[in-house]
Amino acid sequence: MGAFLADIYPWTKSLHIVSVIAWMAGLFYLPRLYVYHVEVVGSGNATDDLFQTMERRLLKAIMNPSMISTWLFGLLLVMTPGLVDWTMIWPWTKGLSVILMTWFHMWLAVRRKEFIAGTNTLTGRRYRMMNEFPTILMLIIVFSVVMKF
Ligand code: HEM
Repeated sequence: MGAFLADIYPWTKSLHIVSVIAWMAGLFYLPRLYVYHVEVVGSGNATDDLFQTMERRLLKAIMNPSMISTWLFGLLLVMTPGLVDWTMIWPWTKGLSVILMTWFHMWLAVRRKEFIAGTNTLTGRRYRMMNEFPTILMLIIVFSVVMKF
C-alpha cells in the first residue's frame, strides 16, 4: 500500500491541489453572495429566488464535492510514506486549520438554510468580516505545508 501511494504521489498531490482551488473558490464566493443577498436583494422576491438557486448550486455542485475530494486526496497524502513528520509543527497547524475551514463550510451551509426560511439575522458587514476567515486559514495552511517548520 505504501509503495503504491508513493508511486501515485504526483497524481494524488495534483488532484489535491485542483480540489483545493475549487473548494477555496466557493469558500470565498458564497459569503460574497450572502453580502449582496442581505444588502441588495432582501427576501420574498424573484431575485431572492435567483440568489437561492445560485447559492444552492455553488454549495451542492462545487463546494461539497470539492471539500470531499480535498479531504480524500489530502488523507491519501497523509498515508503516503515520508511526507508527514508528526514531530514537526506544520502538520498540526495545517490540521487545525483544515478542521476550522471545514467548520466554516458547515457554518455557511447552515446560513443558507436560514436564507431559505427567510430567517437570516446577520448583516452584510458580518458576512464581510466572516469572509476574512478562510483567507487567514489559507495563509496558515499554505505557509505550513510549503515552509514545513
Ligand atoms: C482537508 C484536509 C487536508 C489534508 C488532510 C491535507 C493534507 C496534505 C498533505 C499530507 C500534503 C502533502 C505535503 C507534502 O507533499 O509534503 C498536502 C499538500 C498540499 N496541501 Fe493539503 N491537506 C488538506 C487540505 C488543504 C487545504 C484546505 C489547502 C489550501 C487551502 C491545502 C493546500 C495544500 C498545498 C498547496 C499542498 C502542496 C504543498 C507542496 O507540495 O509543497 N491542503 N496536503
